Amino acid sequence: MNSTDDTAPTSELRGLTTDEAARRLAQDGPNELPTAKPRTLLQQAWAVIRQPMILLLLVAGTVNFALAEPLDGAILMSFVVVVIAISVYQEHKTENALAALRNLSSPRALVVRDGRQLRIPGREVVRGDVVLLVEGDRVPADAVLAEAASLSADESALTGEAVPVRKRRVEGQPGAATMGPPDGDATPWVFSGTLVVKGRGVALVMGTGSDTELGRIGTALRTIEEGPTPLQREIGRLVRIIAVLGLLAAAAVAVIYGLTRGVWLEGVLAGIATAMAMLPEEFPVVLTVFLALGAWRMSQRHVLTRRPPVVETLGSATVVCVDKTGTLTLNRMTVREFTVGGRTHVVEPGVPLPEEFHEVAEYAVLASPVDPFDPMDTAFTALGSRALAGTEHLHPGWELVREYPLSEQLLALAHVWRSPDGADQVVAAKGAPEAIADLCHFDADRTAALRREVDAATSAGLRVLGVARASIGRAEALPTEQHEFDFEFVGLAGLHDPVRPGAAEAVAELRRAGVRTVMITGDYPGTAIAIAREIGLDLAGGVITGPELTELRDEDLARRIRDVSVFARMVPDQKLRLVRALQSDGEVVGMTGDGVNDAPALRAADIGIAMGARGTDVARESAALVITDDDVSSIAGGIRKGRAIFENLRKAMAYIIAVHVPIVGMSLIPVFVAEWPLVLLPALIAFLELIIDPACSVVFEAEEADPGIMEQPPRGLAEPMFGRRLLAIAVAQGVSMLVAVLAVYVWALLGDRPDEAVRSVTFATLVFGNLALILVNRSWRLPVWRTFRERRNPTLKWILLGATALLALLLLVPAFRDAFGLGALDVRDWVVALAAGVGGAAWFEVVKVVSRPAAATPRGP
Ligand SMILES: Nc1ncnc2c1ncn2[C@@H]1O[C@H](COP(=O)(O)OP(=O)(O)OP(=O)(O)O)[C@@H](O)[C@H]1O
Repeated sequence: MNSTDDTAPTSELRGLTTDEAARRLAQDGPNELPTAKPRTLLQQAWAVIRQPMILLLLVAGTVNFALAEPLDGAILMSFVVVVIAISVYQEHKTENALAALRNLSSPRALVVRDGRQLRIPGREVVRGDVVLLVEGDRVPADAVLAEAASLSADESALTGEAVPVRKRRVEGQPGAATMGPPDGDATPWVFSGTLVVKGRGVALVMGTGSDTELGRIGTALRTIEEGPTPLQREIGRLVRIIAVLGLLAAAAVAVIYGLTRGVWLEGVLAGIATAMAMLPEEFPVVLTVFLALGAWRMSQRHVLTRRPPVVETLGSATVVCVDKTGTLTLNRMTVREFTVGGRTHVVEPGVPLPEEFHEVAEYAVLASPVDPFDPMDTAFTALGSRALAGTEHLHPGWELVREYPLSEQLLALAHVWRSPDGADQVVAAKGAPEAIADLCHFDADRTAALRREVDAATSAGLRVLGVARASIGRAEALPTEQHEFDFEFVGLAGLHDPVRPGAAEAVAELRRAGVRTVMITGDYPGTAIAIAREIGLDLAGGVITGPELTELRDEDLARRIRDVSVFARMVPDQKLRLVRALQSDGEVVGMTGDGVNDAPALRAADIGIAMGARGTDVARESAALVITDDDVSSIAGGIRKGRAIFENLRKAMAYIIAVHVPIVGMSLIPVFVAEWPLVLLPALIAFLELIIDPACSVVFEAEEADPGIMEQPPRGLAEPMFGRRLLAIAVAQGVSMLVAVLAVYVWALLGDRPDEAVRSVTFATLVFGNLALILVNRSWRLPVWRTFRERRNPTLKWILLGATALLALLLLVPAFRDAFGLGALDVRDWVVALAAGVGGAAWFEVVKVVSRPAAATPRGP
């Protein structure tokens, strides 16, 4: 903070110590507003009890009591308890994952602790903290401004007034100041939840959490938007259709049973069993759990999802537009070379800077802040203190009188300095070479010569800046614009910014996945091309620069944008136009951004991606994704994970459909033949429906991504989750399983076994078939034996063991057998059940092998 337009040095603002901050945090509590109270256990349980499945269980239990079957009634009622426990646990897990995400994506604050700048979560800010505010920040707490440079804030969150208000620094000691109300122009207070739209400042925190204006109003800012996603809508529709069919079938079963066998209460029970078998309550549960856990898994890999639907959209991305600096490169600049008067000096460690290059280094340093933040400025000050040490070219005693900031119209900035003894004030400017040439009023020849020098330097990927100087009398008034100084060209500086390790691989991986990477940069075209070449971007279509884009008509842009992958000298406002042009060409666009001006493009993109490490709060709030390490590889990783989550969801859904067919079949078919015993009494259905298959669905959540997942083209945005192929395979698997189970049932009937034994062996076949369906559906490409060898899935063995153990418990312990209406099995029965269960699914293994070559292309799990 060196500008003096309305600031004063405040060396006393050294911030709190870490210990003191921790003490205050413990005393005052975290800096957040009390959000809606979490639901109590009772409320959660009540929400579960109202679900149709539980109502069915309760009715079935009551009917059993009416039939004087208290044991059956008690079993059904105990299922209610089990289901509530499972649901509450699942909700808890989902909530935790979402809360962790909210916490990670909440605004950060830059504070001074122990005399050093530190970025911390907004909720850890305490009273007495010194906060640094820059354009794009959300103010983390109510605070008094100790410094303010052209600062204005949007306080509409508090006042409803959309016009930003100016801010000034407080008179006297900030520590002695008190807060005032959030209205009026040029006040020295900033308020929690408001937005810095311009300038920067240093503020002393006066109040946090509910002790802020925002807290008093009591409105928490929304951080994560919610609403049904396209997938939720699709599944909701499916669930409604199946539910209606289920209820019709249930009514039909009850009536037919009652008419054919004359026992109406039993008929009601059979109807309830059918309804329970058909109610598709797992679909929404699986969807919620998969998306929430998926978002949490992505956060482990530096990808935060701020909006749940984005997990679905990710797999459909066809173009990602990324910023060059910091995303494709490391944003770690070092000065590589200087060019003065046609001669170039390559800067090397240990080699002294020749005298003739001292001036360009001197002015580059003077055109950088004393405490630089920008990596470019840091590179110059670092070089200056090394190469100019001991010369008369460093000026620690000079006073900075005025800063002229960089703007979209002029990519150059200037600093005006006053020395204690000098007669004139010194002006130093640096910026884009064209801008500096403009400031120095170059004619066409000199501009062309400069361009040649710049081209030579940028061809190696260097970022090239021009440096200029001017002077102005001490008594003269400073002009309002940089143009009015009489600038003289000093030289060029070339900065090196290494390409991120892994950037080229990420671009290649995206290309294989059918996703084109487009580079957008504010840098010079030459630099952009060199970096594009290094990371393997497609250069066949050439480069479009910002000024060219302004001239281009929409139709021409739409045509050229298909092959142009490098956009140079772009200003943030132009990103929106690119997003629109790509979208009108049918692309699904991911767009990165970090600044305030990027917000509209981030919102317009199908996937707005904010850069978490250097991005502003505004960018983060406008984005659907936040990449916490700013790395392009994480974007590729996010797309890979998004696809994997979608594939796993499909596998889980296919499995759920498949497994319901035999359950529904076995609860229906015996009803039609009066002599046949019912197999799936309500308690057994509850056992299968409520414990086994939800647990099994979880296996798919933990399934690893298919290695070929990034070799396939993006999934169309409109492509439904339940495509025809998925439905066909799922139904075919279900029907074949039903045939196997039915075969065992008929075999047992023909053997003149007691009803209980028939039920047992049929039920065992169903459970084994269920497990077989999980195994074959883990991959629609790899045979089962390879999935075991090539995939790790920690939950799988617990499910296999758990389901088998439960089955053994039911069938081997006489008390359980009696309770569930089951009979004893001999070894032959077990073998038959196992063989039929496995056999009912095994054909799909053959399909995998036979359709091998074709299986590389279709987009099934
Ligand atoms: N601190 C600075 N000093 C001098 N010139 C600057 C400074 N910052 C930016 N510029 C000039 O403005 C140009 C555009 O900068 P801008 O910040 O838009 O690009 P960037 O965001 O750094 O790069 P990218 O768009 O690749 O992420 C730079 O190429 C440079 O010429």
